[in-house]
Amino acid sequence: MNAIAEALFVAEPFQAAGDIVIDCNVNNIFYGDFLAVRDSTVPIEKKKITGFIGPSGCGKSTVLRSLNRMNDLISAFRFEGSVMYHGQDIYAKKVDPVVVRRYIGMVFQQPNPFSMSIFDNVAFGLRLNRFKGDLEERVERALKRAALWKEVKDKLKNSGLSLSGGQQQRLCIARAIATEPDVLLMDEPCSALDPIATRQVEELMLELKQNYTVALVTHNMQQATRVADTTAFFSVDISRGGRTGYLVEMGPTRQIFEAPREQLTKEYISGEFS
Ligand SMILES: Nc1ncnc2c1ncn2[C@@H]1O[C@H](COP(=O)(O)OP(=O)(O)OP(=O)(O)O)[C@@H](O)[C@H]1O
Repeated sequence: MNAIAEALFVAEPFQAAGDIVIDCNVNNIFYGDFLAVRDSTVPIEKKKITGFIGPSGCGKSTVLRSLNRMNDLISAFRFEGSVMYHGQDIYAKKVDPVVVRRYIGMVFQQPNPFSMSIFDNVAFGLRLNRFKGDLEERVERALKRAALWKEVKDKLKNSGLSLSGGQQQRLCIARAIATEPDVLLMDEPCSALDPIATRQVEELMLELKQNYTVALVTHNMQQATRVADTTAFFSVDISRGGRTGYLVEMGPTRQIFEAPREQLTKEYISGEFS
């Protein structure tokens, strides 16, 4: 770590090799008076999977949800910094967060299909956006991309809630990609799934990155090594009397796991793996 970074107790900036789709610069993120995350620069590279790892409460979900203004729905939330999406700050006054979420979609921890048919679940966002094209074709394409088509093509009128947990999560992924977003934010998408469904969703993520840019929060270190191209490791700073998350280091996943630069990363990774 260089002297300035060390003095400020912030990570050295990660120099991504490829195109950056979202350039996230957090100065501070507050919930009311509570400083949840500080000083974290997290570039999200095009058509790659960027994994966010770190101990509970280090702000992984907070940073992820800041990337499409999902946290705006929390009144006490305050973001200081910038999130540049293709060069446009999504926190600029004139930007409509609903439009941001049209391009930067989200998949949550718990599969949350709507109480409606499988078809209508996938068509939901398209109808909301007054899509004028061939709805059936788009629903089929989304279900195929979500690796669910073969399992549901003969029961599209059945309720989305009738599917298994793993199928429900793939349905939610189909719903998220039906409107053809550019980026998918995934907040522990496998934590409610069994190992077989988890592997299916992981394989799906690897396929999705051919068309989408993905940012993934995961508690599962092995999952990060299996799917993430780049990994951002966050920790909690208790040195100033609070519990504030910050980025410790970010780099190619292999380097983070096999040759971390920071002692904290080393300790976390070896603790998790040993
Ligand atoms: N809506 C909220 N209101 C107040 N504080 C919050 C809110 N959401 C999160 N926090 C706090 O912000 C900090 C970061 O939380 P966050 O959920 O982002 O961490 P995380 O690293 O994703 O944790 P976990 O791995 O346990 O899900 C925590 O101290 C948490 O208690």
